[in-house]
Amino acid sequence: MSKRLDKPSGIPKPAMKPIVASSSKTVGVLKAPQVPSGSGVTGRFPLSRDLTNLRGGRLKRAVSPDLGRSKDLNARVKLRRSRSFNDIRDVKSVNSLKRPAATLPPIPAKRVATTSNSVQSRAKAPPTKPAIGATAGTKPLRPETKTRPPNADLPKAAPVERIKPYDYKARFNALLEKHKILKEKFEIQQGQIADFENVSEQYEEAQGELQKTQQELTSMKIDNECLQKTNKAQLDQIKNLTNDLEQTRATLASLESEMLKLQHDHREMTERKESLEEERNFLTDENASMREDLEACREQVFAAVTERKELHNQMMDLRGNIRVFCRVRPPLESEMERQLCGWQYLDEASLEISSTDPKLKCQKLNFSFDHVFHPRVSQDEVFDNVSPLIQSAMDGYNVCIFAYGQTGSGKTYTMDGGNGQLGVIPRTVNLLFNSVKKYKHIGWEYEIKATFLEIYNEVLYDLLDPAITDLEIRMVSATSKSEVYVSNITEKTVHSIDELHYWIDVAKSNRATACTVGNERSSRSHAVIQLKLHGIHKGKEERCLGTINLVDLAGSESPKTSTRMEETKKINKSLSELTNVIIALLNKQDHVPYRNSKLTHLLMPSLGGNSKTLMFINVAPFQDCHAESVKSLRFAASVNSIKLRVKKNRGYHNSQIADISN
Ligand SMILES: Nc1ncnc2c1ncn2[C@@H]1O[C@H](COP(=O)(O)OP(=O)(O)OP(=O)(O)O)[C@@H](O)[C@H]1O
Repeated sequence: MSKRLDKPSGIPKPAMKPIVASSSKTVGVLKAPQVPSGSGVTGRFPLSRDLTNLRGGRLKRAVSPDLGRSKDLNARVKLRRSRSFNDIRDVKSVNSLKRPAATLPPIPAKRVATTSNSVQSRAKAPPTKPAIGATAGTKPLRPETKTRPPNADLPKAAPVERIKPYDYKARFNALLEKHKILKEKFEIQQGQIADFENVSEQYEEAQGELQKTQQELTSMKIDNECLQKTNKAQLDQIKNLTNDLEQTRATLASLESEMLKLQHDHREMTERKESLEEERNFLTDENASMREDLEACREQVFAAVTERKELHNQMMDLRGNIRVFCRVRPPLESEMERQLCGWQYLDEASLEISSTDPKLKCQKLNFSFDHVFHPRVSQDEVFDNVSPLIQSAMDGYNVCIFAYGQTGSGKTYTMDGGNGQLGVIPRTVNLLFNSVKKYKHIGWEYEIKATFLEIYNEVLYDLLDPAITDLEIRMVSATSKSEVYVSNITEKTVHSIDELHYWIDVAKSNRATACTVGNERSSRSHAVIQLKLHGIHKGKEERCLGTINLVDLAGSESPKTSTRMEETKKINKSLSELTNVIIALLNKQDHVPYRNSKLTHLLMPSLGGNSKTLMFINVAPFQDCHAESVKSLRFAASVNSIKLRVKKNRGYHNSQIADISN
């Protein structure tokens, strides 16, 4: 301290600006710079205390010579020092105040170039920025900031070492330090002012950004409305889609359950199919085996059928090629008054007739036939005895069935039927087609052709077309002695029972009938239905041709009772020729007079040689018919004795074979 310090007149005085920013934009209080550690100044600045201690006498000595010129000057110096001290103290006190909470967004501070690290770090700290919209300058600082005593929050400082008044060097250093601090504060405040100047720009930028943001906000609001509308539509759509989805799910669930059921069924069906396939394979094998057996059986059946045919026809031969059945009809209710003959039915094949007329000599006559049918025998029973002949026709024989008798004796009833009872002809048709069906199972195919002929007064008529009159009986060939056919006759190929019945009805409606003494609807012509049966067995290449002649003869009538003599004569003559032919056959005469009548000529193939003939002798039961009945019975009895062996129609004309093929 021996060396006197220099007057610090050359030290520039730091600018003392108020701590509180006067700018209208500045809000808040800046912190005073901290005293750097190690600067030699500890805690509170001792300078202020030193200045305080300079009051009184010692103050004068401490006054700079420049300042001590006058009292006023001293007083100003004192005041300036005091103010300077107060400033420092204010700075300290202000620095000790807590910074109010920022109400504005921070404004980036300009970097203050300072040499002190502490100041630099403080400058880096974001300055407090006033809130947007707040009126800077007009808005007062927080009341507590103003009313708070300056050193209220300052810690109690430890006593500071006092600088001797004469220690100018120390005082100078303290002032330097003070200057340095103030300088730093000044620089900071300059930076802050620069920052504040930027606030307007930032404000404008913020305004621009605000407008931009508002525009964007408006745009976004519009977009938002659009989006809300779109969203609503999409929500509706989503709702619909959700409903659809629910329905689809329900349908899917239903379909899944159905699918499961179907899968279950499928499995069952598959198992069933496999089972059936096994069964089918088994049955196929079985079938093949059975086919072989069937073929063998067919062979056996064919052989058996052939044998049966042979045996059947041998039996028929034994019974006689011409068989005679006698049938006595019952009296009708309208005929109860008429006197009957005496009838005795001795057995199945014999009867006895006696006259009951007291004027006539009572003579009992016995007749035997192949079968006798008394009046109560039904049509069924009669046909049971006829059907074997139909079987022979199927086997390839010519068959002729006719009814002979007095007018009114029951010929038409026997052949055609009456009173709802079917006769031989319709029953033959039924049996024929049933047999054809059965024969089909063993390989035989049949074709049936039918002709319907009427002989009236020795003239031939086509019962299917009465307008045709040029019918002639002709020989099939010159070599054939018995084969005949009728020229120009209508021949129908029939395929069913109904079809044949239809043509039979047509023929019946065209037949000539008239009233006679014995029958109010008497047949005055001979009606011949001829059925040709063409059989073929393709497997065995066998063929057969059979013929069935079903003849309903005109009734014989006594010329004494006849009202149409010429007609009766013709009828009786043809019947007489029939008996002559049969008697010639019976007597085995060389010449058989077939051609003496149209009837015998037509029936030539079916009466002699290769044929089987069945003759019904119909008789009326009445006494007034006794003579005619006896006549018929005698003729029938004589016919019955004719036994001709017939040969099967094994070979026939080529034209007939051609017919079968067609
Ligand atoms: N067995 C019978 N049972 C019941 N009625 C019968 C029998 N036979 C014939 N008749 C009846 O007697 C009547 C005369 O019979 P049917 O017409 O058959 O005689 P017919 O011999 O054909 O006569 P014609 O030669 O004149 O034609 C008919 O009314 C018929 O119904």
